[in-house]
Amino acid sequence: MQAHVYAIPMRNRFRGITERQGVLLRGESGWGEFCAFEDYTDTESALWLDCALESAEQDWPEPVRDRVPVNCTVPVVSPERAHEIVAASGCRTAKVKVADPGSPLAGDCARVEAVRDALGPSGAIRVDANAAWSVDEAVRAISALDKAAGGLEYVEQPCPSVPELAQVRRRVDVRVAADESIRRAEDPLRVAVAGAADVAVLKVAPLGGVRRALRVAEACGLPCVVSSAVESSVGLAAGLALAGALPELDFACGLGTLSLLTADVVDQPLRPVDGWLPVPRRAPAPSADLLAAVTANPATSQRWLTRLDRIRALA
Ligand SMILES: O=C(O)CCC(=O)C1=CC=C[C@@H](O)[C@@H]1C(=O)O
Ligand SMILES: [Mg+2]
Repeated sequence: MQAHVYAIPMRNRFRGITERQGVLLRGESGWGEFCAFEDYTDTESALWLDCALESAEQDWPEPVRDRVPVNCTVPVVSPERAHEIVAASGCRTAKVKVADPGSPLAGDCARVEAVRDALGPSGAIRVDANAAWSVDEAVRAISALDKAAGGLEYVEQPCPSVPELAQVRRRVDVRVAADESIRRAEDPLRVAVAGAADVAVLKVAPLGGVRRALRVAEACGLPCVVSSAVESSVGLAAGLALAGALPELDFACGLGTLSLLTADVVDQPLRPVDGWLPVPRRAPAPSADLLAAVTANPATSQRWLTRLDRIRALA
């Protein structure tokens, strides 16, 4: 199976990285993307590989819609930069990263206020704390951010565990979304987030592909949002296939993340238009010259291919 390792600089530091790396795989029926973050274990990363192989070797389930609404994603940037990102996105929903070690609550509130100013009163604002707070910190921060936002749509993973999400949910008037509690669970099919969260965030790669993620959606019994893992357009297509096949889709999806990357590998990048993205029937094929422009250096390529071989050997 053809494997191309890419390394694409990011516009801003996001999730602790400034360069997105991964492997594009060419299979029987097309292309897939394996790009498990490097803090994922080989066992967890095997699910990301399953997702890439599903994309490269099978058809995805039939979609029930041909386009999905997407939110724009605001990293830990200045209020001015946050305003620019949202105003340029054309999206009506914005997700703001908060609770980063380098960003005190006052800075998060200023960023959220700038996002509200850019969206206007009718837009939706959600925040993502990536499990950074204790229950008491979460209650205090969510109250401040809800005020700064003029109302939050939801807060994503305020605390690490499901019981803590449930405690926060009882003490705030903002919806709670579960993300890491689902995608890093021992068995995502058994995570009892109902009662602890109002929304389930699904990432197609860590959940093992479109078919398995659809089963997780059904098992968790909550409204779902599909969110990316900051893939190239090849991997984003799988997220869009999941969002396209969900029976219900009540919220904008976090699939507008190509703007976080300084380059892509396909001629028609999956960039939102007026806050919408199409549901593709298969992953777009990388173009040779764009792939050449982002090919990783030999050491990085070797590291990813060795990782891939280790994970394949687990199967
Ligand atoms: O949901 C979005 O708007 C974009 C994707 C996104 O926020 C994330 C992608 C990958 C890892 C995380 O840092 C983060 C998340 O937790 O949802
Ligand atoms: Mg999240």
